[in-house]
Amino acid sequence: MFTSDKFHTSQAVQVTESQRVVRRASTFIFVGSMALYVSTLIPSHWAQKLTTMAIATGLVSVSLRLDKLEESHKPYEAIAHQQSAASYQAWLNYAMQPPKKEAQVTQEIIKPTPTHPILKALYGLKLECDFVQELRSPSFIRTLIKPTNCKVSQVLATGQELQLELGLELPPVMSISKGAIAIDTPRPDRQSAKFIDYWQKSSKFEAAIGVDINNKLVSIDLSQPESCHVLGAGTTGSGKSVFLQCFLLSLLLERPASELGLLICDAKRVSFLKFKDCQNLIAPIMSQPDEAIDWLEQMVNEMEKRYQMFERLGVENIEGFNQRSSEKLPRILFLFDEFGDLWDSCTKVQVDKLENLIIRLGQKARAAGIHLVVFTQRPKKVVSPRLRSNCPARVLLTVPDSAESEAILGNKSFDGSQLLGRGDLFFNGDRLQALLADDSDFDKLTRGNNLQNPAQNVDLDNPSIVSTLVNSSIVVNSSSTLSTPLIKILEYAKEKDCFITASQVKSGIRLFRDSPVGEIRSYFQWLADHQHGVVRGEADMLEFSAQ
Ligand SMILES: Nc1ncnc2c1ncn2[C@@H]1O[C@H](COP(=O)(O)OP(=O)(O)OP(=O)(O)O)[C@@H](O)[C@H]1O
Repeated sequence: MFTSDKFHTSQAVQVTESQRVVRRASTFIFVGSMALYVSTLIPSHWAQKLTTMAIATGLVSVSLRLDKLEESHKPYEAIAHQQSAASYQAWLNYAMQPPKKEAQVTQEIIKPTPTHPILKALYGLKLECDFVQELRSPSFIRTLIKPTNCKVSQVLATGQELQLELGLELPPVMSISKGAIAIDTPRPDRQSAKFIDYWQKSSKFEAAIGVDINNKLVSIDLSQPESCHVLGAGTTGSGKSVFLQCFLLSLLLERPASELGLLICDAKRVSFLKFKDCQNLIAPIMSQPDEAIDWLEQMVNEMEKRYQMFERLGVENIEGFNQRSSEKLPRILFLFDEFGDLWDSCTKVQVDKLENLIIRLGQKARAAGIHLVVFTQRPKKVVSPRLRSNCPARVLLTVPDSAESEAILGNKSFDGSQLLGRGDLFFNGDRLQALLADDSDFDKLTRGNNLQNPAQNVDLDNPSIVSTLVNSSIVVNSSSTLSTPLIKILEYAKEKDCFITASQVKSGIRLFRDSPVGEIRSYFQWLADHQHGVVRGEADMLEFSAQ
């Protein structure tokens, strides 16, 4: 049975149709009667025929339509009996409206606007993402998100919009990390990573690089092929000098010269003053091309000499040699800071020499325990593909543009111009904060160990102490400048007003152990000539007293 609110759309259509039929029927009847009346006025035989035909057609149509109307009205008559007039009228009003399309039954899920500033900024760009995690490094905050209604590439392309929306000085650094998009924004409360909080003594030759997003110190082991030589770049203010100081400090602390010797070439001259008294230093800090080339040549000779020693003992590398032999060879680290400046002050011949010697060491010196660290402000100019391919560990601090980054990394994987400076760096696909060692850290950490002036504790009657303090297998030729350790010992002699014999030097200092007495004499003579003391005696009875 029908009820007023259950009437079907098709029935509503029938009612509108019936009304239309009634309207048309009355029109036809009116037109028919008019035509009949006109036909009585017109005498034409044809006009009468035509009019009669029209009337007949109209009347047939009317009767057909009325039949149809009668049929279609049947159910509504029944309804009319059953329903009250009011509800029928209500339904009729509804039914008279033009038929509507079926309403779509999709349920719209309305998400609230995200509150996280990054998600909100992306939402404003119609990119919806889910929050995954937030991590904090000392210098930046890493927000991990996952796109829900958009592609990863769309989010990665929003650097400048995010910079604008978040009011940042630089576009945020974006990458893929842990199956999510990582967006790094600077910490408003930037912290430094204090050297003393992270450094730990290691038996390996580990050098500190920086602190990662999980607050862990990342270091490299110089004995490993993938990190035996280091290439790095950083413009002024990037924190390059601080980085290199901490790098050295982490290697040298509590490590005697018998384990690690150090050579530093700093074209700027002032960045490594804290190390000038370090007993690991094999030669005074150099700054000139001829000094650097001279020492590079000596390192190449040392490397060749060591390979001969390895061959004799049937070992492959320094680790094997030190295990088998009673004589231990120290590793040697040769550090170049401001390599570009050094390069600029070289003649054409010196440039070729410098590059060839460095590449030769880069290719072969790892097994011999000789390591290179080469840093520059402008890598594009001085880092050739050959040099780069021989320095497997790459450290990128802030550089002016992507071309400088590419010169260090060898690819476009990261643009160092996005970094924040002050020790924010890129290493091995990761973003790290370099350590910061201040003067008090240096004092605290170096108290009683190898950065103190060794001459104060030298007892020249005890050759083993001298040997421990100045233990190096480097043979210095007489044209070289005097080594810092020897000067220290002579200063000690001066302080104590005592004589040092050539044999004491020979037995105590490996540096001179292979040297003929005549050569030692030439060092003594050099000191005397420079008014550091007097030389007495002959041959192995040679004595020197500091003035
Ligand atoms: N790891 C760090 N943590 C905190 N602050 C740092 C760090 N490294 C550098 N800085 C800050 O940045 C300043 C510049 O650092 P640094 O002298 O190492 O720069 P640089 O790259 O060597 O530049 P320049 O060649 O002009 O000396 C430092 O004085 C220090 O205030």
